Amino acid sequence: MTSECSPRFLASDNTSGICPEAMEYLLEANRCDDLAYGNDLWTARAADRFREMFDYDCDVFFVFNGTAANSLALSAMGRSYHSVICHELAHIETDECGGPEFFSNGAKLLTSPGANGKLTPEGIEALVTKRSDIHYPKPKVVSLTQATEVGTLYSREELMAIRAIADKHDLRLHMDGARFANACASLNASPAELTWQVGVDALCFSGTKNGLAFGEAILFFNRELAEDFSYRCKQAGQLASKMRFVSAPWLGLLESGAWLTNAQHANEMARYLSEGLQALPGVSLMFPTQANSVFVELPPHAIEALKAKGWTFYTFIGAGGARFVCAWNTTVELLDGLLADIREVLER
Ligand SMILES: Cc1ncc(COP(=O)(O)O)c(C=O)c1O
Ligand SMILES: C[C@H](O)[C@H](N)C(=O)O
Repeated sequence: MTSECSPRFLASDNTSGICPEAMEYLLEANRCDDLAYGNDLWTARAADRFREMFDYDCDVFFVFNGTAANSLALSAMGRSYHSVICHELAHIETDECGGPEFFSNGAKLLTSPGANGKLTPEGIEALVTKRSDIHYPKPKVVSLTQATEVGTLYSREELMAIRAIADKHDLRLHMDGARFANACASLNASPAELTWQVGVDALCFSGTKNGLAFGEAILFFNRELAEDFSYRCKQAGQLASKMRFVSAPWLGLLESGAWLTNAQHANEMARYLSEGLQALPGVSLMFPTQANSVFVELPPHAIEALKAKGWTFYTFIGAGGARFVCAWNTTVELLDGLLADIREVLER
């Protein structure tokens, strides 16, 4: 059964398909049987490749999706009576349906404001020093998202300043790397420069948004936090019996370099869209376009008209507005069609 593709998906990089490099490795992993539950050779190779890529002997785990990755990683970084400091727009706060709190058996998220979706050292310290009594859930983890939920980036300097505050207050540092590849691409920084070298203890690295069907890698640079973590995954239903079908596509991304080129392309498409939108009368960006998503305010009639034309995009992310997300397979033709339709509906 083949149906015509609806070419108008810009709601999320989650709507893209599997990139060729990942598909090639998936099919290769399907050629022969292999051991289950992560004991296969593909999983071992993928984990080693991550250690080579990050230039660090980190622990590596694979789970199905980002909510599981964040929730389980955070549950390993603090105890139920602790709190996790995150930005008020953080995905773990807004879009994980209480997963982090559930899997940590009650750790509380303490949210902090910050321009452009980013935590600040001052905002973190304000929450840490707000109270010290026994009734306050003791801050133990800082969770930041790189690239952020509103498509902005933390510089290395900003990450190091957050690490300094974390050191001052004995806090651990979690990075939601749903779009980590986009951050590396945009900042022209190595994975090491944006993680362990700036004191990140654990990274949740999304493959789903980078060209996989599913599959997130959890990297523990602070290996003490990874003790018994595989049991957490199993208990949460996140230990894939046919793990090779998660890890082999990941290996395809890493060995081919597509993890980076996919992100570079997505970022380039977002820049193209961003420039095109800013050229339209009365259209302004809500946030600087630094990764693969573009946020603009559009009048309600325009949003309705665009959706009636078949365009899909979210209006509930971050501080509202319309979010357009570019992926590894986004094309200029698609974006030109969107820009033409936006121009047309705005002129109505
Ligand atoms: C910033 C961020 N973190 C985490 C996730 C969680 O991913 P999932 O939807 O796979 O649970 C997403 C979803 O796309 C996301 O945008
Ligand atoms: C919004 C949804 O949760 C998903 N994280 C996305 O960015 O598309």
